Amino acid sequence: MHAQSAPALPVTETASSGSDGGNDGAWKRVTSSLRAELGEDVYTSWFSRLALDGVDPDGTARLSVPTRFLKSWIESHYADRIVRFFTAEIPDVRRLSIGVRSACAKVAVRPAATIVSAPIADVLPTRLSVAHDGTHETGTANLVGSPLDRRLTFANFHVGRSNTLAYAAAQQVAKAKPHEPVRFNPLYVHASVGLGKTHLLQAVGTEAESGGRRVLYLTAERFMFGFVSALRAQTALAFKETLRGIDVLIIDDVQFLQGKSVQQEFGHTLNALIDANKQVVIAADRPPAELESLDERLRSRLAGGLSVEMGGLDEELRLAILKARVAAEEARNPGFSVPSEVLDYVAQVVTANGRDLDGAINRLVAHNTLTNAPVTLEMAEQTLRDLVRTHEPKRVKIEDIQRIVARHYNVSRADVLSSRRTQTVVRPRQVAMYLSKILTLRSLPEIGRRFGGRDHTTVLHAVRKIEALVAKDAQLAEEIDLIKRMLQE
Ligand SMILES: Nc1ncnc2c1ncn2[C@@H]1O[C@H](COP(=O)(O)OP(=O)(O)OP(=O)(O)O)[C@@H](O)[C@H]1O
Repeated sequence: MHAQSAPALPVTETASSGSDGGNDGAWKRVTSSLRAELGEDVYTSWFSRLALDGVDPDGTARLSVPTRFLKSWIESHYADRIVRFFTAEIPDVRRLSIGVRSACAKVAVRPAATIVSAPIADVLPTRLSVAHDGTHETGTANLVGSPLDRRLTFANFHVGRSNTLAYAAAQQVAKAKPHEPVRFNPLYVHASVGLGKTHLLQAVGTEAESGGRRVLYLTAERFMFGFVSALRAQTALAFKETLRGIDVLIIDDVQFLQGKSVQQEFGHTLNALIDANKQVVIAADRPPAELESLDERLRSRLAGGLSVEMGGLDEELRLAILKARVAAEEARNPGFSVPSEVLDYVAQVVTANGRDLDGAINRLVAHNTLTNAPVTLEMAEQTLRDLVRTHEPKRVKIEDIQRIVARHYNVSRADVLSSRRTQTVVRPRQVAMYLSKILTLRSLPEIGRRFGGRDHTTVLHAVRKIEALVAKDAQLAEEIDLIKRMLQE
């Protein structure tokens, strides 16, 4: 894919802390505009991991994302729009540069000012074609997996209440012997951004390889742009032969798999491997039932093994992760040390995810090494200000949404749940469905059930409809905003 819509979008590989203090307000408004124009689903799929790294004096806004796939997708589909929103906020911005945050930055904590790129010896490509004794198998040499990072292991994956089950299932799958029957197939792990899915999948890959199994680890990007075309170049027989060469297939971020034919290949691969008793491990940011771009059969195949969710990192878990990161950093940087009250403080206030914890340590290291200032509580408070969540958003219940929306539109809650289709109840019903999608974590099918047993496609239609109306009807947007605030108070 090429960037056609925006001028000069160089490919840059930067390690980023993902924050640009001076333009935070403008960036927030840019992302709100994107969200409003594109809708919550599209926004979450493509932009939730987009970060602003800075705005250069020549008018280049430097953004970053974690994968090349996201980079090329955003460049080719959304660059123009982002520039437009930026220019409305900061008139000097004329172009974008989207960088890929280095995988290495996830674990190796270095000063933020240092450009980090993964050392080749540390990030070994997993070649399906390489057998355990190092010889190359024929017929599969064209299938090259995404890299496995040997540093993301079970040993340094910290276990707490939110991920015990996923960890145990992942271990079981990874430690199985090459010809043992496969128990959980596929193993499907889902969690929101930065909660350790990639870490766990990488650990499965490394462990399974060290147990003598042949592993193919693919990001969704590699699946779409490498694996699928390699498969298409083969005959059906060669395809089967190829799959025979895999013991464990791991696919990360399947929510990004797009397109009918890619899905077909994905479905074939999944079926062929599962039927042949080969292990498949999948990660995504949502449960199988909510992978709206996949067809029904595929979703049910994905849900047919073991699907486990990893929840947020609790404070104990955050502290354990921080301690390990800091210990590694202290070993690397003899002058760097973090007092325990600072660790406790960071664990208490940086609550979002593992990536923010990495970012917090990066900043402390950068501040310490660049200014020689010791790490103190005060310094940490200053440096980490924007990573601190002041308050958790209130959890909103679907019943409350139905009640408040009904009251606002002067209809009854029973009307909202009924099958009546007059405009006076259709609009409040659609608004309530829309708010249920954006303010709760409920899936579309669940929302449908709670609105008088409706189908998930009805909910999706309502969400899209209201999104489209809100984008052009300022009065409705204001009305909905008001209801939202009432619900969140
Ligand atoms: N339980 C954990 N133990 C140790 N490190 C963790 C844990 N959970 C998350 N991390 C760390 O947090 C960072 C983000 O985790 P990771 O990249 O695996 O998240 P992810 O769920 O794959 O996110 P995304 O959805 O954005 O791909 C990594 O540095 C990872 O090592």
